[in-house]
Formats: sequence, C-alpha cells, structure tokens
Amino acid sequence: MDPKSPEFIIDPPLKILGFVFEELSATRVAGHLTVTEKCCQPFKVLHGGVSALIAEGLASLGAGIASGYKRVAGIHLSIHHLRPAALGDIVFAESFPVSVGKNIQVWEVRLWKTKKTEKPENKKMVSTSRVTLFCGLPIPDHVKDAPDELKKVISKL
Ligand SMILES: CC(C)(COP(=O)(O)OP(=O)(O)OC[C@H]1O[C@@H](n2cnc3c(N)ncnc32)[C@H](O)[C@@H]1OP(=O)(O)O)[C@@H](O)C(=O)NCCC(=O)NCCSC(=O)c1cc(O)c2ccccc2c1O
Repeated sequence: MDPKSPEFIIDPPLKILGFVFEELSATRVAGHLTVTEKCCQPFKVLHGGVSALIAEGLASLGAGIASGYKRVAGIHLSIHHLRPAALGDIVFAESFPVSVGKNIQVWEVRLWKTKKTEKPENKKMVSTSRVTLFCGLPIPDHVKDAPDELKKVISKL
C-alpha cells in the first residue's frame, strides 16, 4: 500500500478496505467497494461500521470541497441499515449535499448493492445516512499543508 497514492491521501481507511472513488465534487461524491472478508462482520455481511465509515468519508470530502477546502469535522451521523450486503457483492456509494451553510453542512449518503453478475440497474439500497459537518475548524501547524495537498490530489483524480 503506497501511502503517497492519491486515494490513500484522500481517505486512508477507505483505501485500505478497497474503496474506489469515481467522482469528487462539491455536489456529488461517488465510488464503489467490493465486499471482501476485511469489510465483513462475523455473519459475512458488510459490517455496519464500514457503511458508516463510507458515509463519514464521502460526506466529509464533499463538504470540504464545497467549503473551499476548509477543515471540516463530522458532528452527527445517523444511518439506517436497510438490507445486508453479502461477501462478493459490489456496493455503490453516492453522496450529495442537502444543505450547504457557511458553518454547517448536511450531506445524504446512499449505499446500493448488486451481485457481480447483475446489471447496475438492478441495484438495491443497502443503507441511507445523514451526516452533519462543521466547516471551518482552525488548522494546526503540523497539518497546515493538508488542504492544499487534498486540493492537488482531488483535482488530478
Ligand atoms: C433488519 C432487517 C432484516 C429487517 O428487514 P424488514 O423485515 O424490516 O424488511 P423487509 O422484509 O423489507 O426486508 C428488507 C431486506 O432485509 C433482508 N432480510 C429480511 N428478512 C431477512 C431474513 N430473515 N434473513 C436475512 N435477510 C433478511 C433482505 O435483504 C431484504 O431485502 P429483499 O430485497 O430481499 O427484500 C433488514 O432491514 C436488514 O437486513 N437490514 C440490514 C442489517 C445490516 O446489514 N446491518 C449492518 C450489519 S450488522 C453489524 O454491523 C454487526 C452485526 C453483528 O452481529 C456483529 C457481531 C460482532 C461484531 C460486529 C457485528 C456487526 O458489526
């Protein structure tokens, strides 16, 4: 795992689980993940915490871009796990803003699943989340380059 790869810089935990970003913008953040053993709970379905991790990651990146690369912090996340996603399923994730304020943003994140052999139009919803984020936290000196680095990496994806 190359710590300098773009997706590792954008979100290290999501990269480790195999998440692939497809779109990163102020109005939509999307990507997909194949459900592997390392994403599962003991009953071999997608761990609920992984779904929440995807929601937190996508909403934070979207809010960061929409705020002009301010430092954002999630302050509330609610999630409904509607269907299990099984080992081998492909999970699609899509996030969009519900409200973009000067200080507070709210993003919706939806996860869908298909079997590898199924057409994408047959996808079924796995979960729906709402994430509330505070935008504009002070940036400490030791991470002062983080916004520029993120901006550079995201613009190249
Ligand atoms: C909880 C539900 C089963 C409730 O379904 P409900 O009856 O309200 O709704 P439907 O009838 O419309 O069914 C929707 C959907 O649910 C699945 N399903 C329903 N019944 C069953 C069943 N008997 N067995 C298996 N699956 C069922 C089915 O996919 C249905 O879809 P269809 O398209 O086929 O109609 C349901 O809401 C549900 O399954 N939700 C998802 C729950 C989930 O995946 N949660 C996150 C993972 S759990 C978790 O995170 C976790 C669990 C652990 O035990 C752990 C243990 C140790 C460490 C960690 C753990 C952990 O992280």
